[in-house]
Amino acid sequence: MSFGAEDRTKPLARVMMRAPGPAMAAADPALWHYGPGFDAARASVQHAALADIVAASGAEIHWIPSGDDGLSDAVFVQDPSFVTRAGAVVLNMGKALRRDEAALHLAAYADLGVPVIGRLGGDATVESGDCLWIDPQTLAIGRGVRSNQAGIEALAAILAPHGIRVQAYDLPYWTGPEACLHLMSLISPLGPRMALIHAPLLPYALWADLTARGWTLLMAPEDEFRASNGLSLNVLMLKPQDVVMVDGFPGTRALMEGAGCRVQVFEGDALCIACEGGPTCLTRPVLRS
Ligand SMILES: NC(=O)NCCC[C@H](N)C(=O)O
Repeated sequence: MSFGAEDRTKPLARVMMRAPGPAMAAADPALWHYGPGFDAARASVQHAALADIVAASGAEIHWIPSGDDGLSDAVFVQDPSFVTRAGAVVLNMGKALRRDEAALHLAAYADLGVPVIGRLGGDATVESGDCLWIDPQTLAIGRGVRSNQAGIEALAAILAPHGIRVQAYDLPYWTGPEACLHLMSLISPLGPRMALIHAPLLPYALWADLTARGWTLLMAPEDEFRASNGLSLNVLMLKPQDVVMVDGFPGTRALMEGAGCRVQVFEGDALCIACEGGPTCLTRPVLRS
C-alpha cells in the first residue's frame, strides 16, 4: 500500500479517523479539560458529518476501532503519529492522559501495512499537532507544553536518514499548560504555500521563514479566533484550496473564499470547540496522492 502525506500539492487520498464512541461518552469533562459545550452524543453526530465530507472528497477512511478504553482524546488522531514517504513515526504524547494512544496507531499501521520508521518514548515528547510540513523535506515543530526539546532531537535523528530536516519554533504560554495550544492551533495550510494564520501568537521566526519562501499568509479574524477558542482557524485541506472548517465563522470563511478556496463546513460546537480540536486534529493523513 502506498503512503506518505507530507506533499501538500496532492489531494488527501487515505486518512485514519476514530469515532468518539464509548470512550468519549464516559469522559469526565473536568479531567479532560473539555468546555461547557461538551456533549458526547452531539459530538458523535458532528464527527460523522465530518467523516461524510472527507469520504465525499474521495479520500479513503481507515477507521481505528473505538472502544470503552478511557481514551476520549483518541478521536484526535492527528496527534500520536504522522506518515512520511519512508513510513510512519509513532510519537509520545505530552498530555499524560493520551500516552496509551500510541498503541492504537501502531496497530493501525500494522493493519495498513505501513512500516514504522521510528518511535518516541521516555521523557521525549512530540505531538503531531505541533508539526507542520513547510515542504516535503522540512518539518517545523512547535516547542511548547506538548512537544519538548528531547522529543524534537529524537525526531530529528529519526528523520535525518530519510532526508527530512526538523526546524523548531517556540510557542507562547497563552492560557497555560492545561489548555491545548499546538503549532497547528496557530496555522492551517490551505495549499502548498498558502495558510490561514493567527499572527499574534505565531512564532515570528516561522512567519519570517514562510514569508521568505513566498507563502501567502491570510490573517484570520481576531474576534472569531477568540470566540472559538482558536478553532475558527483549524481548517483541514482536502485538496489544495479545497478545505473544511467548523461552521459559524463567516469572516474567516469569507477570507479563504476571497483567496480562491472552496470551503465546506460542519457543526463542531460540541466536539471541536468544547474539546479543543478541529477537523485537522480529527484526521490523520496517511497518503496524499
Ligand atoms: N492537533 C490538535 O490540535 N489536537 C487537538 C487535541 C485536543 C485534545 N483535547 C487535547 O488536549 O490533546
